[in-house]
Amino acid sequence: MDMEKVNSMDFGEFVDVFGNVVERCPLIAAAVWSQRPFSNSEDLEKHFFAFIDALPQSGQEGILRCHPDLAGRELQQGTLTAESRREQRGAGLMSLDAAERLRLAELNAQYRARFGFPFVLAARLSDRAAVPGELARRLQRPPAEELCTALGEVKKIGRLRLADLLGAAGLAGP
Ligand SMILES: NC(=O)NC1=NC(=O)NC1=O
Repeated sequence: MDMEKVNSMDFGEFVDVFGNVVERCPLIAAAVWSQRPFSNSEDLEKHFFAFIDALPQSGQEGILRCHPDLAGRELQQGTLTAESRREQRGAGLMSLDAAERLRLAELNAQYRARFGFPFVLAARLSDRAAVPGELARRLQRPPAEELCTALGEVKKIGRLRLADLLGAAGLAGP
């Protein structure tokens, strides 16, 4: 992994490239930049995750609240970030019928009412058939456990986005 280029980025470049590794949380990339140089992609990823883990619960819940619902209003309105649009489209969430969309909207509303943050799932590791069942299952979980599970999904999304960025931007080594 050609981390030399990553380690040579100034603050602005780094946040431009990595600012949406965690959905709509460029602050995390801004903080991680100061941890350079990174020895490899795993080291870079570790610093993103360590920042999330070190946050107080209010901050961790804040990260979750920055995520657009799956197949929600933002998808309908076309205001998703490029990454999120790709992920949701890849999971087939752009081709739901009205009944599927309504079902997800109801489950998302129940989930948000119970936990105070949106249901977050790494859409690239799931698909339209699995999402409602997974949402219904996690809806029953204890709040403390569900916070950990949701943050785990944020990390899965971040890991996949980092892999895209390091691979696509010609930063991938042999
Ligand atoms: N609420 C969510 O889970 N949102 C998302 N998951 C993804 O993988 N991309 C999203 O936008």
